[in-house]
Formats: sequence, structure tokens, C-alpha cells
Amino acid sequence: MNILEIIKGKLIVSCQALADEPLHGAHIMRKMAKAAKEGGAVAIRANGVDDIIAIKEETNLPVIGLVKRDYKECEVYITPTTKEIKELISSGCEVIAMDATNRCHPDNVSLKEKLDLIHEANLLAMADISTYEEALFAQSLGFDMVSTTLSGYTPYSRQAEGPDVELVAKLVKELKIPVIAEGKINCIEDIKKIKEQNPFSIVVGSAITRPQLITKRYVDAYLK
Ligand SMILES: CC(=O)N[C@H](C=O)[C@@H](O)[C@H](O)[C@H](O)COP(=O)(O)O
Repeated sequence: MNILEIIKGKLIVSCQALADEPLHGAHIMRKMAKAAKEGGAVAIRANGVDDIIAIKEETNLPVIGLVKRDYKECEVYITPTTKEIKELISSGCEVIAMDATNRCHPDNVSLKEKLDLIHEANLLAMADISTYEEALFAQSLGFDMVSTTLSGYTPYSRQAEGPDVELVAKLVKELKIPVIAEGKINCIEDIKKIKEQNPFSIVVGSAITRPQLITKRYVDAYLK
């Protein structure tokens, strides 16, 4: 079965912890992914080659891979250059997720050239976008799917708590390629609202795999 068939109508869990987060480390992310699989996740979104290899070894689930890396004077950090794409191609992931926002990338390589690199390796490409226009552009370039990952994380996109339900709805209506709903889906109510828009699949991250943020929500609710 190809990955699109596997993820259609199902939950993907993002298992990520950066170096400054308590759960950082491939030995922990592999267990997080194992727990997600036991709970019914059909694929994992993961950051960095070490985590991807460990997660694949532990779960054998399809992986949407990315490499988060900061470059000087550049806001783009999700698979920002061809260097990260090449790392991911050798990682064993099935899909490569990359920033497809309308911002300057650290290298002078166009999104189209990066996309071609992914397709030449026989992998699928996910465009992480923040607006409707960026999604349309990604589709016109030939990306295999778009994800609303970056809504709220670019200065010009919607800034609000909770998932961007409106963007998901508009993308599902207007786009021909699969639309993945991702970002700020923090509770069961959010899942219900998003599901009504009929996205191709849903990604949940922090609400499942970042216990420091989960704890904070409970602490805040208790202290308020
Ligand atoms: C904005 C950004 O850098 N998002 C990252 C993308 O890979 C991850 O840190 C998120 O956890 C993921 O998108 C899932 O979203 P949420 O954790 O809100 O469920």
C-alpha cells in the first residue's frame, strides 16, 4: 500500500523534541512513536535523521521526515536547504516535509528544484504552508500534498489559538492534492471541528508528545 492510502482518513502523530526540550533524543522519540502506534497512529512525523531511523526501526510505520535547522538571518527552519533534503533522502523516510512559505530560504535554490530532488529520489513531498496562496503555489509546482503546519507561524498568516479551521476548509474545497490538517490541534473538540472539513488526514503533535506543554495547560487551568 502506498503512504497516501495508509494515511487517508487516519491520524498521524508528530514525535519531535528539539535539543532544548526535556524529551530530546532518538531513544525517547522511538518510544514515543511506539506509544503513538499502539494508540492507532498510522504514520509518524519526525525531525532529524537519528530520530527517523530509530522510529522506523521501532515501529516500521511510514515517516514524514523533516530537518529543523536554523540559518543566520533566515526565518525558515523546516528543511530549509538542499543539504537537509539530501540528509532526509538517506534516512529512509517516505515523505519529505519542507517549508513552502513565501519567505526567503537560506540557499538560492528554488522550491521547484528542491521538489525535483525529492521526486528524483522517488519520495513524496509535503509542502508546509501558512496561507491559501502558498498552498496554491505549492500545488502548481507539483507538491504531492500540503499541510497547514505553518499557519500562525509566519507574520502574515492568521494569529490565533487553536487550529486554522477556515484555512483547512478552503484548501479542501479548492485544491486537487491532499490537504493535511496540522498545527494547534490540541483537544478532542479540535479534532471534531477539523474532521468536519474533510481533510485528507490529521497530524497531532504537542498535545500528544510534548508533556511539558500538556502539563502547563493543566497547571494554568488549575491556577486560574
Ligand atoms: C510550527 C512548527 O515548527 N511545527 C513543527 C513541524 O514539524 C512541529 O513542532 C509541530 O509539533 C507539528 O507541526 C504539529 O503541530 P502541533 O504540535 O501544534 O500539533
